[in-house]
Amino acid sequence: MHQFGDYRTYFETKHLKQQQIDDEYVNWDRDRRADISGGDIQPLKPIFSGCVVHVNGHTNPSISEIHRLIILHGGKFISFLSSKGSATHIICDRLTPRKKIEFRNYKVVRAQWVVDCIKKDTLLDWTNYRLIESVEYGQKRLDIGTAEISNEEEAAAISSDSDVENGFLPLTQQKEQDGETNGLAEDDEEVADAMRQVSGTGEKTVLDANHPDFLKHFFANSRLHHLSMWKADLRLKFFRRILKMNKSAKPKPSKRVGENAVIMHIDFDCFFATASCLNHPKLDITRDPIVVTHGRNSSDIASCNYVARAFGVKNGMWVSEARRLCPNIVRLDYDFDSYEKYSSEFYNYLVSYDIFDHIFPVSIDEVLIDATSYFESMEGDLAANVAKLSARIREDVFKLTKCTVSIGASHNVMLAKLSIRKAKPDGQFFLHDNVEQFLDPLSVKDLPGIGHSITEKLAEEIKNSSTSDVKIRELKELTKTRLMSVFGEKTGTKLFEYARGIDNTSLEIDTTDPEAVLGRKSISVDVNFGIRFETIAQLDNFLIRMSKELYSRLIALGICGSSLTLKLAKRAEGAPINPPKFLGSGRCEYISKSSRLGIPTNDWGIIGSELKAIYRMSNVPVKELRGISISMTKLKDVDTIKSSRQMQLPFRKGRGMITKEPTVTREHNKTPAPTNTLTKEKKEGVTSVLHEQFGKEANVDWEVFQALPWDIRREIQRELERRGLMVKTYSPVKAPLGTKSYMQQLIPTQIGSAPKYVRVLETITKSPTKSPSKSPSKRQRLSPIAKKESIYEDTQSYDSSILNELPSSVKNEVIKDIEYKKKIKDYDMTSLRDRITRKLEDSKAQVSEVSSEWLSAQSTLRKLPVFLNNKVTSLQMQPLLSEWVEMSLSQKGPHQDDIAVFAGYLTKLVSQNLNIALLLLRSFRKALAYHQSLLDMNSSLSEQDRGFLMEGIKDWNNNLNAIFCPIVEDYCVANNIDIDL
Ligand SMILES: Nc1ccn([C@H]2C[C@H](O)[C@@H](COP(=O)(O)OP(=O)(O)OP(=O)(O)O)O2)c(=O)n1
Ligand SMILES: [Mg+2]
Ligand SMILES: [Mg+2]
Repeated sequence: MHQFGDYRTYFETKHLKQQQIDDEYVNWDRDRRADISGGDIQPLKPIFSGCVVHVNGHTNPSISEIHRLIILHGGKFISFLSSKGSATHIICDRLTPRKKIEFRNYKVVRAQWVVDCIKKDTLLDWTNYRLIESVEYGQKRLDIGTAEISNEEEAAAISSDSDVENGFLPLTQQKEQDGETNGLAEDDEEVADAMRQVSGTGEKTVLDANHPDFLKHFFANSRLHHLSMWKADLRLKFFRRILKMNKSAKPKPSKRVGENAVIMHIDFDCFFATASCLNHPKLDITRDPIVVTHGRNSSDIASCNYVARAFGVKNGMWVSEARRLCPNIVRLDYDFDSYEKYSSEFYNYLVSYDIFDHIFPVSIDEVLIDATSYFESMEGDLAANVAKLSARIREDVFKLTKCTVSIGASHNVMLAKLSIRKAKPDGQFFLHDNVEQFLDPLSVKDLPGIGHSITEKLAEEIKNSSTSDVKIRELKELTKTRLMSVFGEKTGTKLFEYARGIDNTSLEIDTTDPEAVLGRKSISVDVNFGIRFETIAQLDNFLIRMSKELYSRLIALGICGSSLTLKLAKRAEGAPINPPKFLGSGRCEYISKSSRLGIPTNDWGIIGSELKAIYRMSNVPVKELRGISISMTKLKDVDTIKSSRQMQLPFRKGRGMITKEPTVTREHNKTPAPTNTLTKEKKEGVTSVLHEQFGKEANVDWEVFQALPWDIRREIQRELERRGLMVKTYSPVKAPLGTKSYMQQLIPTQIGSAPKYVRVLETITKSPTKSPSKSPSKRQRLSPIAKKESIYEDTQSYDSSILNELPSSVKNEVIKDIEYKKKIKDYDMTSLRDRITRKLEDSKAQVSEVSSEWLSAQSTLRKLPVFLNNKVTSLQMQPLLSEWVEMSLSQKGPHQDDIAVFAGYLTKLVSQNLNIALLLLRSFRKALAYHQSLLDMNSSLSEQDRGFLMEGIKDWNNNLNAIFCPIVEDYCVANNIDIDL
């Protein structure tokens, strides 16, 4: 058993050894450069002097390259963080929740910092490259909380980024804009009504957030939830159809503006009211005053028909107010199924009407259409043609749905949106000449997207009063410069242009951008009712349930996100503990905090852990919570992520297989293509380059291929097939009986750092620049300075024929380099390593068994398979735990997905069976101690190898202490249980 003291001594010795190796390398490098330049060298500037650098995770450049750069420029490199403060900087490109907690007191900086410092030959301010934002480094934890709490403004900003853009405001937000501040609450009363359950005693009880079924009921009854889910859903379905259509159809003309353009805005008249009314044959939408609401009095009206509007009733008004204005008003219920049905029929009709340049779905009941080409191709009077098509569409939609739509048409989106107001209800209007006369008498607030705050500011600007209405005629008197100075560049320009009837909004959609496709920047789960917690464990449970809800929405939409925001509504100071609306949110303050996850995910385990971590920084007592909203931003399409991940494979080292095309073009210009030109293409559009390459033959030297051991050949063949590169001349490679795997003899320095076939593929890939007269580019590729590869990396990728062509001085230099690398690389193959390798291979097979629920975007070979199998009992888990630890050591510790899965598992387990949870944690400790002693006893391990494996153990210990133990501890604290972990 190893005490902590030993561990520490171990690290100290380790650091010293590392230091010696590094010093040796620096000296060697100096000598080498002196040799080349004939003795006269400029010493490298010690820009990193005083910096002690540690690298965590995959970085670009790689860890070993950073290591080299740092030590050559006067800094120190440490492989382990033995104690706090042992490193001055942590270089890290991806911040996982775990790392965020672990490194919160460090200067965590992106790898690019190192590169840029060297480029500029000076120590640049690290804060411009920081990864953990807005944390006061070096401060105590308490301060972090206050530093990160933002104000209500930020909270409002979050809620506004989803729906507002398309003019589809949830009613609550509309009211807030109208100056009615009712906080986060939406339809408290309605939801509460619906969630009142009859308990066994015959009494009505309301489900609160602690009930396991709370979310299910809450969302089943929330109108806003339906609306927002729906909108996302419909758009997605619709966009996917458009995408399909676009693939087969002729290219669509891009952006149309100006006189010739014809944009049509089509919108259902009082959509919900009309659709709901169709379920009631006795009612007539053109005769009876009708509203659609959820509750009775204090519910707002989702839609009212035009008969009701004649009495002064409006969408968004309270039912009680509507009843006062129109005592005979008829209240109807929502009928989401019908709405969805009519809406899809409407969309399908438009899509199948294959004449439009662009169709842009705005909301469930409206679209914008660019019909420019269609009208351009028509003979005769434009106005008559527009009128004809409009009438036709209205007639067809009515036949299909029995609902009326109105159509406004004009030369741009803004004018089309204004025109439809003239058309409603059940009409059409084409605004094409006399635009100025049309616009001048309108109020600025009539302009689409111009809200109260802008009009008020404008009134102050023009009339020095905040109440009077400003007409567009008056707006035109303000110069563009003045508008821009008052409203900022974007809004100022927009106002200036709108006043003159100009709008350059395009209806073209980037179908590969999920934000454009979804029409929103975030996917969120908001709960503003029933939030009452006593303990942190209850809240944790609820956060996990919310994460699962978010997860299911993300899955349904096929997207992932890499930024997470937790918004908390906290009972405002002085507000009653129980607001008038039972279990409502009452008057609240808002606190919101975002966190970057580093990579896109939809995994609820990761989301849940992150939310818990964010909450713990918020300083809001659980008892004060009245509303919780979680949202995911920086959205990405799962399919796009998957394909780009696969496609990036050949580019790992800028020496991929796809080198033919660029070379060909270059030859034309008589310039040899440097092998790393791919890096540029990677940035500019890997996907398209790769698409072109699919189906072509792989650029593989088949002679070398044939000489390879069978298992490598098989793997390469599979990989080529997977990439769609033809290998049909070769029958599938099979294992000869009784043959030992070559992989057991050849193991890359860092197992798991890159798929081994990538390495081997690179070795056998023909070099495109074999011409003998181009030695400078060869040198560039071979020299360890110019080459962006590490000193520890494989030497096999050198092509010996190129080596032989080099002038002897350069050749010697290269050979020296290779030998040095070999010296560092050569180590004994130990039995432990062998076992780990085999485990790694086995784990590949098991990955396919992992339930798809867990397959988040970043899932790799390193998925933890065993814990997901329900058949495994907790006691059987102990040896499996040990195995998991062992398996993950070769990857420097557990994969973050696995941690999230295990954390989720532990959270569940802890409330079901605390003893087993404790047993598991203790088994973890034992397993770690066991593996550490194995490492210590194994004298045949090379220092580098040992260091590598020790880093894995370290990572495990960190996870145990920072994530797993707190889950159990929190539960115990919340439940007053005394434990000793
Ligand atoms: N904040 C909102 C906005 C809209 N809706 C629903 C009810 C509407 O019937 C439907 C369409 O919204 P519209 O703004 O198009 O309103 P209507 O179709 O009801 O009326 P109009 O004839 O003015 O388009 O969406 C809602 O419930 N809450
Ligand atoms: Mg409508
Ligand atoms: Mg509408």
